[in-house]
Amino acid sequence: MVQSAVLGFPRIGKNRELKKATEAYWSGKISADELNTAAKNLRLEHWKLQKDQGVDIVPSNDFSFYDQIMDHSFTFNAIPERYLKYDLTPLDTYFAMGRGMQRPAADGKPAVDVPSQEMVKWFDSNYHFLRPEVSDKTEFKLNSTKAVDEFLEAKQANIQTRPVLLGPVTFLYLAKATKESSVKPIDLLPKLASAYVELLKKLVEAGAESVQIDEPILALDLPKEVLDSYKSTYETLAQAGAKLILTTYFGPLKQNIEILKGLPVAGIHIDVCRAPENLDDTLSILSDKQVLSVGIVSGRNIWKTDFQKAVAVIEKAIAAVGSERVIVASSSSILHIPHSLSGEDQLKPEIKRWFAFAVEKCAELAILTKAVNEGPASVRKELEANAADAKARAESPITNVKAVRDRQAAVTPEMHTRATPFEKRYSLQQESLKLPQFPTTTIGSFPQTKEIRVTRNKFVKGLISAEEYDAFIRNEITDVVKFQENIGLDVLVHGEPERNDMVQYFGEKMEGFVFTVNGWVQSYGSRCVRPPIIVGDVSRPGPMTVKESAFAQSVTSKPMKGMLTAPITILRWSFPRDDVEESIQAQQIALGLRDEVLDLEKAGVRVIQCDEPALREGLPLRRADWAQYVDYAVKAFRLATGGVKDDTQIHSHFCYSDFNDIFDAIQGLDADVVSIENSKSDMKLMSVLSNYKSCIGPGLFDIHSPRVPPVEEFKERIDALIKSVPKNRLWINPDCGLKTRGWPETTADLENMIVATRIARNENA
Ligand SMILES: CN1c2c(nc(N)[nH]c2=O)NC[C@@H]1CNc1ccc(C(=O)N[C@@H](CCC(=O)N[C@@H](CCC(=O)N[C@@H](CCC(=O)O)C(=O)O)C(=O)O)C(=O)O)cc1
Ligand SMILES: N[C@@H](CCS)C(=O)O
Ligand SMILES: [Zn+2]
Repeated sequence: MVQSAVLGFPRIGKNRELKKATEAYWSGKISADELNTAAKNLRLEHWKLQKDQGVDIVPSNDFSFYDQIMDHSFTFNAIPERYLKYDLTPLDTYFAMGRGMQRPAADGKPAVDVPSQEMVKWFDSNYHFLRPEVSDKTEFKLNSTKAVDEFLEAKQANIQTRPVLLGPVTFLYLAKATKESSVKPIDLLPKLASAYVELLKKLVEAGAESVQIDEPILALDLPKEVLDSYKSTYETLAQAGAKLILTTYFGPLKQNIEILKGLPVAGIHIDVCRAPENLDDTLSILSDKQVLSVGIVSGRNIWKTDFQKAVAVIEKAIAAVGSERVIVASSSSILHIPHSLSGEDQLKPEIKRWFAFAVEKCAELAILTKAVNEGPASVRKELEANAADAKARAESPITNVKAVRDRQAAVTPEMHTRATPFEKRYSLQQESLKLPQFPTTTIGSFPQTKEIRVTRNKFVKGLISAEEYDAFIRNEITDVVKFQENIGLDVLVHGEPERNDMVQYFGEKMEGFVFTVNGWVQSYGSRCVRPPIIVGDVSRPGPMTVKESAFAQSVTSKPMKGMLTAPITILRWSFPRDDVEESIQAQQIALGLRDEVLDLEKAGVRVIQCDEPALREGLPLRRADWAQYVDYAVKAFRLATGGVKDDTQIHSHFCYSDFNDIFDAIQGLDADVVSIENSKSDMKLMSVLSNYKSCIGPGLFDIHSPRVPPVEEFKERIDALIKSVPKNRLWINPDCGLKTRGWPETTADLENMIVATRIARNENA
């Protein structure tokens, strides 16, 4: 019999229970015991939920208090020394690794001041993980039995689960060595593999029938030494006697398939949503005992699975290896999609029927499995409904809007190019803006306080009028502008108080998107987003940000920066359509933004920032596919911004530090000023900065952490930057927006940043 499997379930909870409990713990409102109880309840609820939908193999150890990758650092004792010197509890040590910790000495306990680990994007998704960190001193050993404990917890509730582990090769490939250490992470594989064996043995003893071991890097172009390491590593793991299902996802295995041949694992999981060719490739190397797990229900999007096509793929696998050796699975963990569609009653029924969220994806897996086990007649009603939904979507008028397509057809190459080269237009901008050396600015958002969120919530629920809400927002903007004037920033922002999210906000203003009320997806730690869904051709019916930016400019004589989210970021942080090329969707969004940029300019806004932080994560996982992506991504940005006058200054912003891969694309955007995350990356940007030909503001402090760097630390960073960036091109700013921070640390951070800038100006005048 074919079995169904989920590779990982969203852990945040239908109503973000996990977010609420962890944040309550951090603010001292609940105890560690209460937090653990909340987590335990959620785990149980999620296991039961998946079982109730009919899933055969449900995962355990997919739960995490902060990040599942950091859980592995903790489990295998890859805990940098800086977190161990404060005698914190294990739970607080763990949270300090995730979010840093800064607290004064109190009650006989010493002061704590430690930054978090580096946070990076999980492949091409909007999920962030904490990059594992190893050094010459790292001693891998079993520091936690979380995976075993959670397996037993489920077992006690009579639920047999399949524990999920991140594979050791992926763990070390994604790891970095601490600055002062000479170790090459991948060289530590033999030592790490021994610790894995210890854990696997414990799982077998506890009764685990199989273990899912994730090696997603197999969807990347990998160096030979990494590929070669699989054989010996998995031979070591085999000593534990666990039945391992080696799990790959997010793309085609291509030539990496070779290393899977003969690997001592009980089964292989492949993603056939992203890469249908994985099926034939894997069948060609599968041994006659190994199980094939076919990832046919997408863990990355919210579209209903096409049952007819899916059944055909599963039948092909069954024909090749027999039904006892086939598992029907989600393509990847379904962490990346919202919990459930129930309660999304504001969605028009004719559109809602196109979607499946996590709970509905579980039901899809059960239906598909029944279809192949018991025959299509056993699920005829479901198959017919699925076909009818797909037909209705294909025929919907919103998927092809003539006015939008006509405008796209009229786009010319000139629309992508500014009239004058950077050098010349930047001096015109300087004449008009009159900015000092090392201009200071922020990235856009200021703290989204409880008061802002609650007021917006009242407005959304109709408890206050649009006039009251507008007045509240104007007040917030005025306060933020005055704050920036007082503190001495040079280019101001309005603070984005009117925005629930930098992508959702724009989606709500454009045609072609729909929204959820509770479709939360975890982004990092306790932070979530509600990605809008692109259902049809996109257009901008009217101004989206002009009212707020023009108002903000009217209350100050300093330059006000208009703030937009750029096309690729809107596209990638939404759920895009799967029936139209992403390049077409990006161009539609770009045309809407172009109108917005020109309207901002008309309203007297002379500096306009278009944030493109998702540009890097959008890079296809395989280099061979990069050029085509970069071409349309860069064109979309240039189409959005290319129509402005010479003295209108275009900024862009990127919150990642892997500048190398994307350097040419960022240069190609032809922005006048870019800000880029830098503070947590050991200033690794340095080597490339000197080659950048426009202005650049490498981030000076980490906005994900409440920790405030002292003035000297800021000054050291500025001094280091001056060595790489020409002095007339360096801007001073944080890593990213300040929306997640509170006012006290925001004030202290910016004060210290500005004091350090003034010292640097005096020294470099
Ligand atoms: C820059 N980043 C972003 C990414 N993706 C996005 N789509 N947006 C981003 O900004 N990816 C990369 C990074 C990730 N960073 C972040 C940073 C911050 C958050 C975040 O703060 N998320 C918030 C939710 C934001 C939101 O939608 N706010 C709404 C709803 C607020 C709310 O919870 N309201 C309550 C009622 C009020 C209350 O009692 O507080 C409710 O609905 O129950 C709004 O402001 O209107 C978070 O809290 O997680 C995410 C990614
Ligand atoms: N303007 C946005 C960019 C975040 S990437 C902000 O400041 O929050
Ligand atoms: Zn950012």
